[in-house]
Amino acid sequence: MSEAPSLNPAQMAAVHHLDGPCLVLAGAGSGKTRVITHKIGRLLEAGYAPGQIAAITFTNKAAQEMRERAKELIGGKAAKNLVISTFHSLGVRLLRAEGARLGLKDKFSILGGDDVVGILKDAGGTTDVNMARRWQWTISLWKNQGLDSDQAATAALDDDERVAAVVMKRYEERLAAYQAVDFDDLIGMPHRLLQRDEECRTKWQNTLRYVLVDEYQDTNAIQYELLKSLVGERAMFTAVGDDDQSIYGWRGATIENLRRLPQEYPALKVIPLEQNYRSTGFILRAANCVIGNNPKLFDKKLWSAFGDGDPVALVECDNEEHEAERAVARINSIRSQYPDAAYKDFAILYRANHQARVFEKALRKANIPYKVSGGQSFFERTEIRDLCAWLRLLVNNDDDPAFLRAVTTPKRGIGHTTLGALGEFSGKWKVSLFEALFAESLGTAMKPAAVASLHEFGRMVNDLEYRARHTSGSEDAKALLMGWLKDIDYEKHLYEGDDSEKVAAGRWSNVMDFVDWIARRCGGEIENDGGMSFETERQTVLDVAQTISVIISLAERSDEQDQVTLSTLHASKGLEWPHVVLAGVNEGLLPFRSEDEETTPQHIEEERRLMYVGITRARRTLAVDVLRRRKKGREFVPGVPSRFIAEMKLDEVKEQVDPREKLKALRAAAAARASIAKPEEPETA
Ligand SMILES: Nc1ncnc2c1ncn2[C@@H]1O[C@H](COP(=O)(O)OP(=O)(O)OP(=O)(O)O)[C@@H](O)[C@H]1O
Ligand SMILES: [Mg+2]
Repeated sequence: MSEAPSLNPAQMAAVHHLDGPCLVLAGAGSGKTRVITHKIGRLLEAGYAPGQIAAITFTNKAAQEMRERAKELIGGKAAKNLVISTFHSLGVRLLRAEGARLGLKDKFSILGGDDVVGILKDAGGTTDVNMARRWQWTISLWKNQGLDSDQAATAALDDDERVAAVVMKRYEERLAAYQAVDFDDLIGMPHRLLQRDEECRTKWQNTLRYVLVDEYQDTNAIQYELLKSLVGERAMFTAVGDDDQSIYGWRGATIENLRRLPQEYPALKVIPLEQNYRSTGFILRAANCVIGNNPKLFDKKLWSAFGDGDPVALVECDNEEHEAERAVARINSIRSQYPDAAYKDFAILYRANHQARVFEKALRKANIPYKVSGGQSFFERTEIRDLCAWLRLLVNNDDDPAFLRAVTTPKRGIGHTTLGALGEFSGKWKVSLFEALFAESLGTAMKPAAVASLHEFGRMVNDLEYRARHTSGSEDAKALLMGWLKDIDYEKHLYEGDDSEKVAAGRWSNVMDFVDWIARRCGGEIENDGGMSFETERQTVLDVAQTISVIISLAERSDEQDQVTLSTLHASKGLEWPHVVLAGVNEGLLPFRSEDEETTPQHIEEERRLMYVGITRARRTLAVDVLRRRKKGREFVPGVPSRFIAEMKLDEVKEQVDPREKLKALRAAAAARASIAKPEEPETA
């Protein structure tokens, strides 16, 4: 959607306030993000260089979108040098530039969730993956409060936490030895560095001279501190946020940050925005009604100049499958009602990832293109990522994260002591882990047996690389890949892991899919998106591996097409669609209730904010699904409508329909129907 350059007076005031800190505190759809993009333009006018402006968003997708919007406003060339990134990617930038001050080598590895769990299992001396996950959680919360392992040991509240603190210490030692960092370190390490190294701090304060932060309500304590160090005494920043949309409390985000801001920056100019430009009246009123049930932290108003629009539809469904069918029917019917509606104008939002599956199936059956955002795509599955790590290593021997994953998956008797020593060695000589492995002096750093295991691994990789380079054609490729899987004993690895036999079998079948897919590509058969295949030239296994490496890095970006979005409510934050379906608005699902945790008022309040976020994603139509029965494990249980349904006060809302509006809507719908009933005109280029 292209953006008209207009701003209302309050937005204008926020954009033009350049001489001190500024906070825009306002409800959903009031144009906070728009203020940020326009303010970038204003800062450039005022003489800031693009590289001096940093805009921080919450997700990569939001960063991408902001860059696009900025491009439209100020042109591609200026937009290129802007620092538009998430907190994490800003952290990577800082660490890449300054890692040496922290003893990191240039090419440190960034470990994702699975990798971390693996190391934690090792550090805690357990094979229990759930235990490792719990540690991961606890450690992450500590890190997000800025605690190191010693401080965590003091802060630990019970025996479980004390154990977690011990594991944390070992975990940190391993990361340091591997020259690796986890996601939390991407914020924590730059923060510590800026805090204690004045020269470095001054340097960055002079580099990033103006900082803008979107979705400020979801920053956590350590992100706050990082910001504080970055902006320094000059305090040239603009933060925008909405306390009613704070939905990451469970991950350590704190609304406290909103309260602290005026206290710590007395010069802070707080600007409210009150007009909502996103949603029609019924939708906005339902949202306001729901959030009105939460305690008010800040007084905010939100109104819309749009008419009432379509009433919110309450969709009662027999069960999940029925729900998915009704969603498909709804998409089709809206598309006939609004002839300009494209698939990308629709989103189906849900509380928990597993809810996506039935929708996926129904959409597939109906031939409606869709994408799952914020969920697990094929390439993110553990088993596929395992194999991709090997393929990436073949393509680029210097890919250290790939090396670490491949060398330990499946386990080959190369433990953390060996890898730690290898990491240190590679750091010292500034070579990749793979290169370090063949260094003559490696023997001085570790035992001969360890050197021998590493060499064996290295030879295996080299050998595989050689064969991959010279093998093409689907049959040969398949033979090569199957041989390799046998060599590394991958099937056994799956069955002997922590998963149940059934899960392991599912994983192995995904692996077979993956092998077939690579083999077909090697045979010159390439599938396009419609599931059709066509022939091209034969490729070597290494060529295909190369393509896969690229696909993995692009996986996040393939969303330009006309597709329905399936997304979790959390991942939908900040985004908007003309037509939204909120799935499964039942007690237990939304508000979500886990079996083993008590429901606290705070929890319900956070779930209510999530509901508010969901409702306010919709621009023109909103459907809210309620299940009469829902699946719980393998059984069906009666579905209880969510308390949030009553809170939307839909009946009252319906009564408020202005008869003239209704007539207008009916006329428009009739006209729309008439216009699509006409024979289609051929498209003219
Ligand atoms: N002054 C304006 N005139 C016209 N349209 C506007 C104006 N301000 C914002 N909009 C439009 O309203 C919609 C919502 O704006 P935006 O996404 O910036 O809101 P937001 O406050 O960031 O919402 P959220 O809280 O959900 O992140 C967008 O489509 C935006 O282009
Ligand atoms: Mg926004």
